[in-house]
Amino acid sequence: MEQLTLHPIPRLAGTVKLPGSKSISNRTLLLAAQADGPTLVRDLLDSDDIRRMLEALTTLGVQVEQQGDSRDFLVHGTGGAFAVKDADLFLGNAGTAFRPLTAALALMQGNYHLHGVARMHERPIGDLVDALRVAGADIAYLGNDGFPPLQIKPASISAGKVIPVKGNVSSQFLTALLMALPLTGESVTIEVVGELISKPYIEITLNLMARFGVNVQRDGWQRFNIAGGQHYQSPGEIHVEGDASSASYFLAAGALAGGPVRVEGVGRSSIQGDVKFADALALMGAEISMGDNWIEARAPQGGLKAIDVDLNHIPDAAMTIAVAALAANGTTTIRNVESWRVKETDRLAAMATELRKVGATVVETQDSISVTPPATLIANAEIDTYDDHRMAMCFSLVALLGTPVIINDPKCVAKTFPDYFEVLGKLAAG
Ligand SMILES: O=C(O)C1=C[C@@H](OP(=O)(O)O)[C@@H](O)[C@H](O)C1
Ligand SMILES: C=C(OP(=O)(O)O)C(=O)O
Repeated sequence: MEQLTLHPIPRLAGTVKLPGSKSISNRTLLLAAQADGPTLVRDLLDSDDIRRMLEALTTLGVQVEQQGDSRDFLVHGTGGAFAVKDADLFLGNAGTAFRPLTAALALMQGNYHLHGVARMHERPIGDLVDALRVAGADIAYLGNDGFPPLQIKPASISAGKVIPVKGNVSSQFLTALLMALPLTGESVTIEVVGELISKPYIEITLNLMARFGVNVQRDGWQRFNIAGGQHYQSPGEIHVEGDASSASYFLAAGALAGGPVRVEGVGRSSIQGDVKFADALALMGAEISMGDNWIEARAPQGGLKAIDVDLNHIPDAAMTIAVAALAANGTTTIRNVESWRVKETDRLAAMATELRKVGATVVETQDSISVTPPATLIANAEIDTYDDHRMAMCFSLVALLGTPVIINDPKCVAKTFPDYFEVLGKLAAG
């Protein structure tokens, strides 16, 4: 197994240009593929999750042309129907590819086999399949009930009714339905059953759908009405913002190791909920400033404060707070993050185990984690990353606390940020 030793980085300051947003990249590719006319997608993220979506769309007969060596891609819209009606799609561990493609393909009148890595086959999809079945979809589980792999078959779809979907396991199910159901051309209402988690991701979905010409009327977070007769239309060109979750590691770095660290590519005008990570960091005492397209963080005079917060709205960036908590003056508690248990790994268990390796006292409940830092961090802890990019990126912050740390299997960052450690290294070198 590959290991990366990170030496202490006592002071860090500088500017990072962020890679593109994963959530925006994969939504935009799928919407562009279903639109009338070509869309030039600019600054697409270059990472495993996006590659899975690009491969799937190409297999489905969508023409996608990279513009030279750039991250600009011309997607030739299909008007809503993919030409290929029989396909085997490997979707890795990309939730933003698997869930939306399941919904889109369930309406496509074809035979599609959707599968991923072993962990993807442990990540739930039953709530989405149940909702699609109400619309008439024919979807079979090939392994365990409620989980990928899936086999989709042609079916007579009638969306013109109320489609219920549970919202308490993943918001990606609602996102998938919202993006796919306009393809039926019928009026449809989606009703969220129970609590909806990760709400800001629905804002990203609605925002991008609107840019492609489909408007959704909503009543709070409970009912979403899509009027019939709407089609996705290319906006011509669309720019992918920087990734706000990726920004969290650098902003935390600024708050831990002096700063200022500035990230470019997200700011006040971002459509990503994870920009609210800056608020959580500010609550810990970090000095934050923000422009339309940048955010900057620096360490406070007297060190970081422990906080007790509900971070259901920023589940990905919340992990960064759990590690930043190692520098706080007491016990930090992160609440309402049960969804961590069904992501790339069981993130509550993984975070607790690895934080203890550096000496923290950790209390884990079904949906929360409390972290109390030790008087002195344990040097050279070997951090397991569980094939979870965020575990690797989060624990790099230990080096910013002046303590050497060893990251096992560092290449797992490829899911969303393949050159993360190079970018961090350059920033550290000044
Ligand atoms: O819709 C999206 O782009 C995402 C939604 C969130 O998932 P959940 O809704 O499952 O929390 C988030 O964790 C994931 O990384 C991306
Ligand atoms: C949960 C994540 O990914 P996915 O899109 O696969 O759900 C993540 O990137 O933290």
